[in-house]
Amino acid sequence: MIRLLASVTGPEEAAIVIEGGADFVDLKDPRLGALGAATPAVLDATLRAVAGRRPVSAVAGDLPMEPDIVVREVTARLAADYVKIGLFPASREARSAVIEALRPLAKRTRLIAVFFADGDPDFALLPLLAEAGFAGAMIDTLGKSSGRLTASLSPAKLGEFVRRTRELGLMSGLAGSLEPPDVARLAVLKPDYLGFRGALTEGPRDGPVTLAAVQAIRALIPVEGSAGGEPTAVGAGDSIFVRDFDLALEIGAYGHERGRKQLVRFSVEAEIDPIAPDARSIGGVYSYDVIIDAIRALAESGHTDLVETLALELARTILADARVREVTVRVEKLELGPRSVGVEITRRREAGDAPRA
Ligand SMILES: O=C[C@H](O)COP(=O)(O)O
Repeated sequence: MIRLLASVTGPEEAAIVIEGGADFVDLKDPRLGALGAATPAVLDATLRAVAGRRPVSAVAGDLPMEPDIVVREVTARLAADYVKIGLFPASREARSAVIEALRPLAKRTRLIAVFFADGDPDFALLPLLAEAGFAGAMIDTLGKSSGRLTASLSPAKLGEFVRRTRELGLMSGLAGSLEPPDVARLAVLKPDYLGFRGALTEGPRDGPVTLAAVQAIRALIPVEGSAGGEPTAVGAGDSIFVRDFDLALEIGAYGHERGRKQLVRFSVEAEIDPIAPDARSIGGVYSYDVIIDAIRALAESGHTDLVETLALELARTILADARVREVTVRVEKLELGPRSVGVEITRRREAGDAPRA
């Protein structure tokens, strides 16, 4: 299940996000930066107001990577259920020293390390976090006006982060100026939670959180079972497509095709459950963005010998969404002499087939 983490400034906003369906109340002062910290007094007031109805996380602040300072700020917030600590730009040694210094505190509350997509994230530190007793790791963005999470890290890289954290037994979260259309694209990666602030406020990120905005985001996050339900079997489906998407990637079984990239064209046409007559927002539809992300992820996955392998893998990924009934995938190599050579396959979910979890 993907949970919703909502960043709030104190007790009043905590009440709003709980009413709107947030799973985690995340306390911060957005005026002070990406991980601007609320004071311990505001944390106490928020904990009292939330009264155990939701876990409360507190951020430690936009801090230099100096162990004494970070330990002091985390210690001041140990009453929270989780404390989020940013791994700000610094050398691997400096960040490792901070993680090491937090080891004793990891026994006293749950610590979450925050990597910044636009702040030199060093994912080689993930095993150290697990070993030091951290509860989880998430990715956020540092520059809140310099683009969304996916502007700095591709969905394929984010998916790799989620996989790696899960393997290490860490909870995983994704955040960073996320907007409503990002939800479906990131939900495919199955992080433990998605985090929001800017999308929940009226106006700028440090403006007030609104109930309507929280509810709108809540409605977009798939609930348990909805992505894994049976496809609707009645009536003709609608169609969604991505045509002639050209990407350079490593492909080919011959020696001369190794160690270099060549242009490959992808076209996908999928039969989906009929689009609801009242569909007005991204939450109600299966987005072509999800198909584009799947193609990009394939292109980033390293050398593949056969176009057939790419086509099968893409068809499998697209059919993993319960709303897709059938998919036709065409993969063409564009640099081998004829205008194009390739394959086209069609795969359909058999009645009763559950989509992959
Ligand atoms: O922890 C999550 C952050 O508060 C996300 O904030 P943002 O959506 O404004 O980038």
